[in-house]
Formats: sequence, structure tokens, C-alpha cells
Amino acid sequence: MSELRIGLVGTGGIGRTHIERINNTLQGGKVVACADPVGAFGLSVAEKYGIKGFENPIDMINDPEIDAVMCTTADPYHEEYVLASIAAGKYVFCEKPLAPKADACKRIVEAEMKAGKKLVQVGFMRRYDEGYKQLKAAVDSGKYGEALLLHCAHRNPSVPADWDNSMAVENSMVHEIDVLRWLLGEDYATAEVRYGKSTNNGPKDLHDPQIMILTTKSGVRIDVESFVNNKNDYDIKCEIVCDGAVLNMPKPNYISVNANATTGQAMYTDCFQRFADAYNAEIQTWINASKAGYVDGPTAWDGYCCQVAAAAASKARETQTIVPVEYDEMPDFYKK
Ligand SMILES: NC(=O)c1ccc[n+]([C@@H]2O[C@H](COP(=O)([O-])OP(=O)(O)OC[C@H]3O[C@@H](n4cnc5c(N)ncnc54)[C@H](O)[C@@H]3O)[C@@H](O)[C@H]2O)c1
Ligand SMILES: O[C@H]1[C@H](O)[C@@H](O)[C@H](O)[C@@H](O)[C@H]1O
Repeated sequence: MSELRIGLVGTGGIGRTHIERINNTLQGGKVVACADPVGAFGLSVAEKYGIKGFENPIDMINDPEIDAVMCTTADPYHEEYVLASIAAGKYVFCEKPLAPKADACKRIVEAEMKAGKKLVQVGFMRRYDEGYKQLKAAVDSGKYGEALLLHCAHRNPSVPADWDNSMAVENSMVHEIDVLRWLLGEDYATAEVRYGKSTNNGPKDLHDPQIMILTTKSGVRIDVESFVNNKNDYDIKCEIVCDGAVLNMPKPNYISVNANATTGQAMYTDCFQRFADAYNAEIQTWINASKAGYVDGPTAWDGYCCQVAAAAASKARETQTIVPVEYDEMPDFYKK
């Protein structure tokens, strides 16, 4: 196959950035068509990029001219389009979360096993970020002793007005749930969510900030501050306290500017700036692997495990208790 012909469903903010990165920057693939659950919107984006538009996303997924699918719709639509891609036997990249609820992720896992072949990659792009990769390499090297504690922060300037408490975990902190599980190489045992004093700057149904506390099966304790209406910058922190050292994620920086008798430094204000290189590496890896006939990234099983932990954290928040994270046993299908 000379070029992977991609059909993208979900032409909102990130969908359009993926069309641009694939068609202008990356190699080996082209977004040749797009569609959206809001049909007319999908058609208008297709016109803007000069690619084929489909009114109905399922027709696009089933079109023989489409080799692989990207699903970048709002979270509740992921299940339908990922299942349709699996039914069509096509590789599918699904933005995180695989689906907001663990039972929907489980249905995807079951459909993929029934198809007999891994087809799904989940959009946890932080695994491709240079800073997280360096942290993982340092932990895996064993040179710094065992990881004991992790202190993390996930700060966004703002989130849309329809956000509620469940999205803080299911949509936002799910990035930490995935990347720290990958970094430490183990699953979670318990989840807990505690509130600080809330800002008045966010949506009315969101208590912000929140602190999620996770423990892994071996007992590593992780705290994550989620503050998604800080009105300031997009700031991601990860500090790992090891037995013999403290490891800190490097902060990608802008230049500092001395002017007007002040030293200043611009800051990232969104994930597209902060993780630009990671998105490119993630999607290039997906294109290469899809052409070669395999999945090389976070799997549907990873997506399921993350939403199981997110559900435990949500329950912990509602009950203000510590909740066990209880996964199904990993099927052999995902062990290879
Ligand atoms: N990996 C990441 O860091 C990352 C970053 C952003 C989003 N995401 C994920 O990607 C998915 C999509 O997020 P998004 O930020 O692109 O959402 P978005 O709100 O920009 O778009 C979502 C949907 O809203 C509707 N919509 C948006 N703009 C519209 C318009 N002008 N007219 C009509 N309808 C419109 C469309 O149906 C569209 O598919 C989500 O699952 C999200 O979690 C991941
Ligand atoms: O969908 C976005 C995206 O995943 C960002 O990377 C994250 O920082 C935001 O909190 C989330 O709302």
C-alpha cells in the first residue's frame, strides 16, 4: 500500500489538527474523507480541506476507498464508530477516552477479540512525549531505586461550560491514569478523589480543583492535582520520588525575554502547543503500523483499564471514600 487512505469522523478542534498534521506534515497517509455526527458540519470541513465529505459517518467507514479510520468525535460517539470500524475490519485510531464508561470499552474489547485481530489504537499521546519517555527510561533503568511516590499536576486555562465532575476524571485525568500506568508498568489497586476549595471561574457543575490519589498494586502512591480552569496556562507536572533520587519531567520551554526592565517567558496555553511533537509521533506510529498490519500503541485493553480506574475514581469522589480498582483479568489476546 503506497499511502494509507484515512477517513476521519469528528471534525471538531482536534479532528481538524489531525487532518492538517497528516496531510501537511506526516508521511505515508492522507485523510481523503471526513464526516461528523453533525452531518452538515462534516461536509463544510470536507469542503474547506478539499477532501470527500460524507453526510453519514458509517457510510464513510464502510467505503472501500477508505483503508483506516480516525475517530475524533466527542466522547459519547466513540463506541459507535469504533465498533463500526472493527466490523468493517479496518484499523481505527480513537481519541481518548476509548469511551467514557468502562462497560462501553468492554464492548469494544469484546468486538475486537471476536474479530480475531487487534485493530484499535487509543489516543493517549503522552506516551510519545519526550519528557515522559525520559522519565520512563530513568525508572526502568533501575539506577535511581524504586519509585515510591508521584506528584503530578494537570492544569488547563479553561474547559467548556458543559463540563461536570465526571469529566475531570474520565476526560482529563485519564491522561495521567494511562501514562502513569504505562510509566510504572503496573495496574492500580485503589482510587480516591478529594476536593480543595473550589474556584468560581469554572462551569457550575464542576468542583475545581480536585486531587485524585491512586495506589498501584505494588503500593506506589500517586497524587494528581486537576485544575482545569486556572485561567492561566497549560501546565503538566510529574515528579517521581524514588528510593535514591527525585526525577522531574523536563518542562519544554519558550525563550525568555528581557524587555521593559522585566524578564518574561511565554507559557503554553493548550495541549496542542505542549504536546505538538507527541501528537506527530503518535499519529506517524499509527500510520506506519496500520500499513504494516499491526497495532503499535495503547490498545483497546489499555483504554478499558483506564476507564475502570476512572470509574473507581468517580465513585470515590461521589462517596468520599477509597474505592478498589477492579479489572477483569487480561485476556490472552492482549498478552501478546
Ligand atoms: N489527546 C488529546 O490531548 C485530546 C485533545 C483534545 C481532544 N481530545 C479528544 O478528542 C475528541 C474531540 O474533542 P474536540 O476538542 O475536538 O471536540 P470539539 O468540541 O471541538 O468537537 C466535538 C464535536 O462537536 C461538534 N462541533 C464542534 N464544532 C462545531 C461547529 N462549529 N459546528 C457544528 N458542530 C460542531 C461536532 O460534532 C464535533 O465532532 C474528544 O474525545 C476529546 O476527548 C483529545
Ligand atoms: O480533551 C482535552 C485533552 O485531552 C487535553 O490533553 C487535556 O489536558 C484536557 O483536560 C482535555 O479536556
